[in-house]
Amino acid sequence: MEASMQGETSAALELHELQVRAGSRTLLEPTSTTLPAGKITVVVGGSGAGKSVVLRILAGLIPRHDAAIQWSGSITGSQGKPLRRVGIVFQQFALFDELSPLMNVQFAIDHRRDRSKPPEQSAQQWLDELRVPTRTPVAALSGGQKQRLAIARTLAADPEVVLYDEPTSGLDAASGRQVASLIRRTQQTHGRTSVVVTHDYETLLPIADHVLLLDSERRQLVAVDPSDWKSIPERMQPVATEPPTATEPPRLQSLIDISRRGAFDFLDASGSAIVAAVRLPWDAIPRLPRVQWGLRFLTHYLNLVAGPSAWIYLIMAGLIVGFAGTHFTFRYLPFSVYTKPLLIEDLLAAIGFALYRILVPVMATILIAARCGAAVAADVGVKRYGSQVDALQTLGVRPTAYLLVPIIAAFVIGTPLLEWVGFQTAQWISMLTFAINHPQINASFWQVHFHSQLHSESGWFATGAQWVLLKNVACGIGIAAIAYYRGMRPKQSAGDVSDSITATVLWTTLFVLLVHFVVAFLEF
Ligand SMILES: Nc1ncnc2c1ncn2[C@@H]1O[C@H](COP(=O)(O)OP(=O)(O)OP(=O)(O)O)[C@@H](O)[C@H]1O
Repeated sequence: MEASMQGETSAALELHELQVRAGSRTLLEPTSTTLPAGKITVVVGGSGAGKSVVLRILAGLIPRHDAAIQWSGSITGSQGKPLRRVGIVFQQFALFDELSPLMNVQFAIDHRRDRSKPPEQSAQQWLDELRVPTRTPVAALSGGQKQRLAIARTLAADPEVVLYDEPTSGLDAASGRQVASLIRRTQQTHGRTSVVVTHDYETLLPIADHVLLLDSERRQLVAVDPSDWKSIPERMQPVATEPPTATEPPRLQSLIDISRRGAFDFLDASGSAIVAAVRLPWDAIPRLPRVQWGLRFLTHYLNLVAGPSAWIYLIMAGLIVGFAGTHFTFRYLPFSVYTKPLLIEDLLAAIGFALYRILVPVMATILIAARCGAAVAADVGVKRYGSQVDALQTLGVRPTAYLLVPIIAAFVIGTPLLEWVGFQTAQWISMLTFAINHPQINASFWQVHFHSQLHSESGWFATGAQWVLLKNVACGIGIAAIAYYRGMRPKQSAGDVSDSITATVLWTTLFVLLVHFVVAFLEF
């Protein structure tokens, strides 16, 4: 009975001639081994032996021809059958901070391996079983509660295999033992094949059914018989770090080296921008696994792009440009006593045209590029650095579905909306400025002449409103794509996240200026 349940819910993990290299170093020579179904396998190894890399390969997070890590061979389920779902409990938990604990688990249930079958239990039952508070925000949970939530989320997605990445790291001995017995208990209750990758053998060997040692000398995964477990400490030698080759002390770098590196950085940035531009139409096809989750992510990004604080930016900017454009045009009109009666109608038309077609669109899109581009690059960068993007992938979701597509949609909706707010403010302050400076003239005079040229026909492409919309949408899509791809680049540190924000601000503002420059040639 137990065997048949395990046969349905879990699978063995079979490695066939798995070979792994990181740069010039071989971490694993071709190795074949089996991690038995429905059991706990503990994988131990010295620091730097390659445990985390192997774990990420098993989770399907490293493509075969990754730039930094290359691997060959194959990974299958029992008897060579393909694995459908490998779950992972990340060392840093990788929870979705913007969702409640209940929603984190519901997300996993809604994206479980086989949606034609009813879920094993409800989100509330998972949280009750693992003793996680339901309504406390994720950020306010304790470390232990976050880990239990991460386990609940992983199991709720119904994986055949569950990987645990250093589950006791940073814990004292007593808390480590509690985590070990939690892993044992959930494994017994749900019968999943479990793989625990750790250097904390003392705490985790007691729950192991099977032990593999990542032997850094032989570069093999070696099964260790229970009678030999006591020899594990001597066999877990830390790997000596290689001497640094990439970075030399700055004083040794010649000016030529620095400029060459700058040129490479520039080419790298522009090269990846071109790759991103080519991939964009494919990545942006809205293939949402669950529409309601797509809408939820859209709401999150709409709030980030066009929330109340963005309105304040655009209102302030509209006030400045609307006031300055109107007040100083009349103030510095030469011989105004004579010229103003002749020119006033045309001047109002010119002010309206300039604000509507050029000044507000340029100013609004630059502000949106800087503020909203940075906000989205930060959001995606943190998700990348905190492994939330990896978590999406192991839950069977392409990150483009719930990140790129909602981000583009948020910018396509948000950019024209914000620009409209900026223009409404600019025209209101223009009318007020004109009325205060010309109390003798009826307000409808400003109304008629300010709007007289806004929607004039211009050449082959429709009216002014459509040109404005075209610029807004083109800028919005470009800002969205740059912020997303910059945020998604691999991140090794918090510094990489901040670099991606800076690069996003630089590239999005440049892109926006380019769009206005190119469209101006067609428009006028
Ligand atoms: N993205 C990467 N690019 C290049 N080399 C990498 C990358 N990730 C890991 N490595 C290299 O692979 C080797 C193994 O790293 P890994 O993090 O898997 O070790 P580990 O066994 O998990 O060690 P620890 O227990 O100390 O975390 C290291 O030499 C590391 O420098």
